[in-house]
Amino acid sequence: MSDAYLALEDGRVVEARGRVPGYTRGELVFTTAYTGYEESLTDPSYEEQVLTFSYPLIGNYGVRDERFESDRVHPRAAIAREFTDDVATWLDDESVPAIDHIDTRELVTAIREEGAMKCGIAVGDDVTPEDAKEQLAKCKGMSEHVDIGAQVSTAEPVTYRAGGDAHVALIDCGAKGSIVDSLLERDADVTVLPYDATPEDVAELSPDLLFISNGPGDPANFTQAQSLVEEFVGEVPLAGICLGQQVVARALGGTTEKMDFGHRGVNQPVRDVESGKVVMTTQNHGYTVGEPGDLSVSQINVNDGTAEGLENEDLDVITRQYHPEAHPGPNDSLDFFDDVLAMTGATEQTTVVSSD
Ligand SMILES: NC(=O)CC[C@H](N)C(=O)O
Repeated sequence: MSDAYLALEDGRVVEARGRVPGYTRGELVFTTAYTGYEESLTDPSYEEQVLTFSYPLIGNYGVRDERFESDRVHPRAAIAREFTDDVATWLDDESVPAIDHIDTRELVTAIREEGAMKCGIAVGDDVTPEDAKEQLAKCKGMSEHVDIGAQVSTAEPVTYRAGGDAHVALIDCGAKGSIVDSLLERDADVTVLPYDATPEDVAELSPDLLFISNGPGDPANFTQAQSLVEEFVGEVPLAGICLGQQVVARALGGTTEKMDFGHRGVNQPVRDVESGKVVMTTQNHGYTVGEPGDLSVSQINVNDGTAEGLENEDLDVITRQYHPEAHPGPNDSLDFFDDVLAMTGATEQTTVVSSD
């Protein structure tokens, strides 16, 4: 245990208990997820962010690597009311600063009222509030991380074979492992390609589906993925999740905008426009689609009306702003993967009720 200070963009410096030492900075966000800390902390979409858990006790069922969504922890730091020793040890092994014994209700209220903000963190035996402020001064805004894709993407293509009829080219903008698993479980072969794959790289695979993954930062910075959508739309069916939806929308004449504090949690209600059915979804995003361009909005967020699903039947495009692959969160929208693979024309996919 050591001293810890958190300096906020609004000028406040908050004292905390240090659990893992270090100096860092990032965009301060919160998740309301009450389970799934192993999955959230390994979700590449949290790159360059500092993740605050609003649920007060994080770590009460241990840390198991089979739950990880990638091979490392992505937030630059983690904040909770109380971390168990298991989680603190894991974060220490990963050299990710962590602080607790802090009023997370007050922190979450500040983020809700003032928006996601820059912060600086200093944790160690002799750290001072000035150390945290120094980190804050060096903190970049999310959009300034122009090459954030390089920090999270595979460097080389990797193919996973399930032996089915469909072959998916998944553009890895920071993909969660559960997206690959959800496709493999439905007998699709998956080739994971780097975030900056060229049209030639994709064409070489002759894929049955081009899938743009989730990922961190501002979708405007994923220009190469956007060009792929522009290149292949109408020729190859297209799907996208989270950042993938944003990139697809931008490529098809739509716009994206930064939200005040975003959606991060496992109980965001989403209504399907046609059926009226509402499902609970997992979310983790700070940007949203404004104008949908050539797409129509098929699903909306019940709380704030933002676009949760986009489609264009003629062009064979379906996207989701939330995470149908769950992990963490509910499995209620796994049928997204059946709908997506149905676009490939491959033999009927088996419906998988749960991926556990
Ligand atoms: N999970 C994601 O793909 C997040 C998308 C994007 N980085 C956002 O914050 O909106």
